[in-house]
Amino acid sequence: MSAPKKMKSSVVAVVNGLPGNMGKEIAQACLRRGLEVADVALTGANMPKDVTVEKDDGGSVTVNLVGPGSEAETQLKEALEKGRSEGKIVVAIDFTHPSAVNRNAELYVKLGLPFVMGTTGGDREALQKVVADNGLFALIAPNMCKQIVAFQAMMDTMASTYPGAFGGYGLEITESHQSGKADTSGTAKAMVEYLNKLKGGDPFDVEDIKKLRESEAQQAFGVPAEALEGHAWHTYTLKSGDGSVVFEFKHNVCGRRTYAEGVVDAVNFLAARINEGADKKLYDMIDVLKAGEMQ
Ligand SMILES: NC(=O)C1=CN([C@@H]2O[C@H](COP(=O)(O)OP(=O)(O)OC[C@H]3O[C@@H](n4cnc5c(N)ncnc54)[C@H](OP(=O)(O)O)[C@@H]3O)[C@@H](O)[C@H]2O)C=CC1
Ligand SMILES: O=C(O)C1=N[C@H](C(=O)O)C[C@H](O)C1
Repeated sequence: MSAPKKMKSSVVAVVNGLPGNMGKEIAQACLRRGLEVADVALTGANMPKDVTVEKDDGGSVTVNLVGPGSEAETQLKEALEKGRSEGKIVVAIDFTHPSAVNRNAELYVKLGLPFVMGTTGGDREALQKVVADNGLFALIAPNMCKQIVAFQAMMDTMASTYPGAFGGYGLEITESHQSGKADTSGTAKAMVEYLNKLKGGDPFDVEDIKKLRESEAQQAFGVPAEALEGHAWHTYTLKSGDGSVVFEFKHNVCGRRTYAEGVVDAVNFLAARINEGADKKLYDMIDVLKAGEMQ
């Protein structure tokens, strides 16, 4: 007789980074797709004491906001213990600020709180190491849009299968994001790794990624006026030494909903691994895509 199938536990998402742009989009996506949103979230300094997230089909959830400081650990611990005592899987979602990446990850590790980290920047090596050294269910990725994840997977495969295929080519990268974005695109930085393998020679330096943050330059790049407050446009250009051959890869996103859907896929993916008793480890979005668990 086969072992009885374990019931799927319900999932509580702690949406850190509320009431930021992604935080709001993600909290709504969680509610839309049947996840519970915890009544507490980490936020930045000088934020209101709470935020109300409207559900698409009416109703709302109010989330208490905890600024950086000693209360953060206590409040997260309480949310984790409460969820677990109710038999639920609690997962932290982090879409905060580059300056908070490492501190927040260390806190999740300390509490044994599984997490999905979409926040870019910070010390990425240290981020990976803290998870690897301590063993935790975690997923880190600079981009959660299914089609961009697939594009990254393709570039990864091309780079490792045909390294040097673009030998002698020059590389230019331009990315445009809303003016409030604090750092260089994490997606563009990830892409540099694959493109450097493809072109060989002197590596392209991420410092040379051209960032557009001013509306005039953004519109000249093609960004529609209505998307200036929320967009992510990327162009990667590979040009042969004599200029006779040009390859151009683009991914242009207006708005943020596509990432929020991917975040819910990532949370469900981690919850499924926890449910099935898999080894605690660090995943990325390519793992979710390969598992066929992106909607
Ligand atoms: N992986 C992906 O698919 C995507 C990743 N991102 C990344 O997500 C991050 C957030 O983006 P976005 O929502 O647009 O940014 P926003 O600035 O709109 O929101 C960030 C929120 O985090 C808060 N915050 C600041 N410091 C902390 C802290 N120490 N702890 C908790 N919260 C804090 C901010 O508060 P305050 O305003 O007070 O600083 C703000 O409310 C960025 O790194 C961005 O690149 C974005 C889209 C997709
Ligand atoms: O800040 C954003 O908006 C985005 N950030 C991510 C990045 O830095 O690559 C992903 C996407 O570009 C949107």
